[in-house]
Amino acid sequence: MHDIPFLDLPPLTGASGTVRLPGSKSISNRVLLLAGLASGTTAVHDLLDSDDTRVMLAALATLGCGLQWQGEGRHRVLHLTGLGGRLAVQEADLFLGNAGTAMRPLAAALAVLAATHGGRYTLRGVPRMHERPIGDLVDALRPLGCTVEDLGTPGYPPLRVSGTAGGELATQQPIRVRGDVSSQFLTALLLALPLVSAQRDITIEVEGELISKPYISITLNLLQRFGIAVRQEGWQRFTIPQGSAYRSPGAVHVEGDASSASYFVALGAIAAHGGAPVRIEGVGSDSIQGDIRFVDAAVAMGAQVKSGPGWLEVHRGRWPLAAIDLDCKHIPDAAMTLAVMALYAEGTTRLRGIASWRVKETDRIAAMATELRQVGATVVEGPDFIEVTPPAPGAWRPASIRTYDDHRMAMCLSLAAFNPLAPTGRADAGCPVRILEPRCVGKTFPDYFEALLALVTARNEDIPVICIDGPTASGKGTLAAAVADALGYVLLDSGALYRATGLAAQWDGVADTDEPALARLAGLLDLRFGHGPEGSRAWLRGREVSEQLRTEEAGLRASRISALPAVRHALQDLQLAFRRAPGLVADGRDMGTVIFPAAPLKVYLTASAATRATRRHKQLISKGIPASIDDLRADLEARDARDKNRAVAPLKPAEDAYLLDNSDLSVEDSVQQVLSWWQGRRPFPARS
Ligand SMILES: Nc1ncnc2c1ncn2[C@@H]1O[C@H](COP(=O)(O)OP(=O)(O)OP(=O)(O)O)[C@@H](O)[C@H]1O
Ligand SMILES: Nc1ccn([C@@H]2O[C@H](COP(=O)(O)O)[C@@H](O)[C@H]2O)c(=O)n1
Repeated sequence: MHDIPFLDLPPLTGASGTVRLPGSKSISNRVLLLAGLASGTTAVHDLLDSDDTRVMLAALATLGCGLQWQGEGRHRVLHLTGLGGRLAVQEADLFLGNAGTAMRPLAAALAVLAATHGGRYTLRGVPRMHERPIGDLVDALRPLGCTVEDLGTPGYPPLRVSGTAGGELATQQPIRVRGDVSSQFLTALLLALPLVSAQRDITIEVEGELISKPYISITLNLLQRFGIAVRQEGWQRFTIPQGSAYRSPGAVHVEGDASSASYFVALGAIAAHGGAPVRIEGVGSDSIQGDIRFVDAAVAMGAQVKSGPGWLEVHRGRWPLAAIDLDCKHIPDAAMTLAVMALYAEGTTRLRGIASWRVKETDRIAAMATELRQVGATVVEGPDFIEVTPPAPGAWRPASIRTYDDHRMAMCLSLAAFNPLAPTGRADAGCPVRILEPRCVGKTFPDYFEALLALVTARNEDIPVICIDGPTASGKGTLAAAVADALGYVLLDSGALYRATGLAAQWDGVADTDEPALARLAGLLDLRFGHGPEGSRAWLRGREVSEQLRTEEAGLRASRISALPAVRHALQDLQLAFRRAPGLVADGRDMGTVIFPAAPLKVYLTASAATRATRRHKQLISKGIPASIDDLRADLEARDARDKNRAVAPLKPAEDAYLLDNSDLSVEDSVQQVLSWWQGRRPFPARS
């Protein structure tokens, strides 16, 4: 999860590999509410874990549902015990973030339950949620006898629904609801009204042309699984049969999110040109989600797609892509991805029927137009359409992309980083893209950027490297880790490779002077890095060695064997392999002079020997390891001397390195200094 102010994507050149999609947001939140209202316990498999589902789960827990988790990671299962149609608490204040799929159905369900069983429930969200309309739903609920108070602007959340026990709802006449602003109002009524259908059939009539019909199909499909067989007359009339009651189906599997699949279908269409496809698992030809029809639009633009139950495989077909003119009412969310694919099309792409974009997480038509212009596209927008013409040759620009706290803006616009795929020789090849506030993807796809970065390739020279070299205990490791964290970059602690080689030699009884044997060990080093609750961890040959690697003894052995040319040579490729998108921060002694001599930023970090010895002393004492400052100072000076005077790759500042003496600087000051130097090297224009 990239909880950082921005993520810089280098110009990307290709993509292949497999992505496993997170569960569908639309299905997850509907299943949670249905299971919460039903009697019995439902085992929910493959539930999406995201901001929107977390607010729904928190609301259900507050209302008295039982939530129990079993298993780990992808095998985690939620056992949700429902309320059986009766609320366990009479009052609640529910925070629903920016989740329309939680706000609308919960408002309807709580309104009808409060009106019949009594209670008082407040529903609120983030400021943007308070700008997203709910008036059409409220207008459908009030004539039934539901009490719904506007706590802010009429027609928008926050709301309070209340009532006294024993109330009856006026459900004799068809209930009318508008369908042309958001289909979520109809979904909300379809999910809520089975709770009060004991006496008679309840009919809902849709006013205006219903948009996003596939989402209603998902609602009807899931209602069926929970025991409610709605009778449907076209898209205008829906009848909930008398005596309907929610029953848990026992277990439900949430399929992968088809809207999220759109980014990877587009990725395949744009960038899978090397033989291997982009394979998408979790959604496929058997999907019940309307956004699966995005695949047809992608094919029309040139994608080559194969599919089966639960999977899709996508290659680049036609290139450049073909421009299209499409009514997107049936795929409102995934259609955003087409707007970005249009950057790679020949001609102008026109997407129509997208008025609903204006009332989503942000005004998506305005936002999309503004951000596509940042990369150099020509964009025309109207009340319910957008037209995108790709940048002219030479007109692609490095862009800093705003994301408007909208997950789809962040995910779509990340695909603008493929501009180097333009025919070679064009001056526009190679613009990086900065995604501002990338954490917003947490709404539906918390690991989106990790998933994307695992599939993409970039030219080596386009992947930025920041080198931090310097003497022992100058704070290189601390600084490098903090800079890597701040930028979302990969981290290379090159000293750990020498330390691990020394440890492997100790385990195998190889002498510190046996250069060929040490080089063999270095070349076959089975070393893995990861993260634990206490920071970065390391495993050598499957054994955790994090603490062992950090001992003074390991440092001294590393210092001795690192003077051997064959050992240094054997570790070179391993170090180069750390250079992966989106970028690398590497710390050591020769990062800027030998391993990454063309790195765009090099820092030579120093501090006085006295300061360094004191810091190392503190570090060891805090871990309960006894040490003497004088001995430590003598050791580190001996290591410095050996590192500086060895024949190969001696420790010295690169000619183009910034010198940073942090003797009197805090860690945070040093980090800010390096980030500010880095910012000065980046090509992104400031945004007002
Ligand atoms: N600017 C700073 N101010 C105060 N303490 C610092 C600063 N930078 C690092 N330290 C502290 O100094 C100690 C040594 O830092 P660190 O382990 O990062 O150094 P290093 O250069 O990577 O060492 P080595 O060369 O042995 O790997 C740590 O306890 C760290 O918290
Ligand atoms: N690029 C590097 C990194 C380290 N070394 C040697 O390894 C010793 C341990 O390194 P730490 O940074 O983990 O302390 C160090 O003293 C160097 O001799 C190196 O040569 N090149």
